[in-house]
Amino acid sequence: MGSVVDDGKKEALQEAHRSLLADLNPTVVFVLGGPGSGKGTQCANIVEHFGFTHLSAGDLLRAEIKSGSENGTMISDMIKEGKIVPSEVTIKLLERAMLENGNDKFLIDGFPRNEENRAAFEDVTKIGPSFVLYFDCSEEEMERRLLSRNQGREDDNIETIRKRFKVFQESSLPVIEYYNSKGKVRKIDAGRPIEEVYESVKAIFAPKDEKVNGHRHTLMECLILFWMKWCRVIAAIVTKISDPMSIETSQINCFANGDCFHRTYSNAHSPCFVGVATPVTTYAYRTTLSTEHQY
Ligand SMILES: Nc1ncnc2c1ncn2[C@@H]1O[C@H](COP(=O)(O)OP(=O)(O)OP(=O)(O)O)[C@@H](O)[C@H]1O
Ligand SMILES: O=c1ccn([C@@H]2O[C@H](COP(=O)(O)O)[C@@H](O)[C@H]2O)c(=O)[nH]1
Repeated sequence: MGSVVDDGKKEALQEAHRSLLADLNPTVVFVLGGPGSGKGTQCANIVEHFGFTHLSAGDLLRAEIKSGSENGTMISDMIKEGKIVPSEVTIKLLERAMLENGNDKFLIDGFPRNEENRAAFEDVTKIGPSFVLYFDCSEEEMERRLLSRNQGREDDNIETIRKRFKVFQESSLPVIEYYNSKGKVRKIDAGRPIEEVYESVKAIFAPKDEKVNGHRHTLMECLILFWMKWCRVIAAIVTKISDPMSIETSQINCFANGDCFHRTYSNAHSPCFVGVATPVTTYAYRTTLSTEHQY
């Protein structure tokens, strides 16, 4: 046990860390879902393609046990029983990991696991998640995956797995419901093969700027084509005035049905677009992502 002075120093240091983290104001995405739903697997993909740092609360707790920390035995006992480690312990590990890492974009996997975790994290760190990625998977499928995971985890046995499912249902789902009421949950059907699940995940993380720029770029191309058509028509009219027999009908048709303009736009944005009628053509714009992403 430390002296009062040591405890005072530790608290001051902790406060300094918190203030640094608050200044960093990182982007945080909570990755939630039942045990074995594939959170860790998909986080690895997101890290590779979207520059996030993956922090698994479970991994941090397991590392804490290995480090010989004074909390090691308590954490180990909780994990064996599938119980939730006190918020204070997990939050300190998460804060430390965020500060040590230096990135400003984090996937926090497997936390918050209950309402108390959630409230304490937001209260202490002043950080709220940008959104919650929720992997929805049947217990049957999760059980199958956990029993064949083969990573030597002490809690991947049928008895503890059942306890973990119960804790997820009773304590973790309310957290997802809380964030859903705030419109922050992006739900993924995680019962599919890994690659298919990642396709849905990718659609959520694809930078919005890229999509917007993509639209602008295509629109720009269309406008250029549009004006090129106009130039051709004007040239055709001028030609017709000076020499009435020389005009080719294709010069007019190509412009009149707005073929290129329409084709460029709708090819780039099908299948999900709305059409806006204009005098010359149809102008298409892609709208929202699939409804799968609504909770
Ligand atoms: N979509 C999938 N289809 C089949 N197997 C999968 C899929 N996703 C992950 N797995 C496998 O299932 C096991 C559990 O996956 P993973 O460790 O990613 O789950 P998790 O949600 O992080 O679990 P935990 O919460 O227990 O840490 C792993 O062996 C992984 O390879
Ligand atoms: O925030 C957390 C995260 C995890 N735990 C405990 O660890 C095990 C394993 O977690 P995984 O996410 O499956 O790696 C979990 O069952 C809890 O006992 C925790 O208490 N708090």
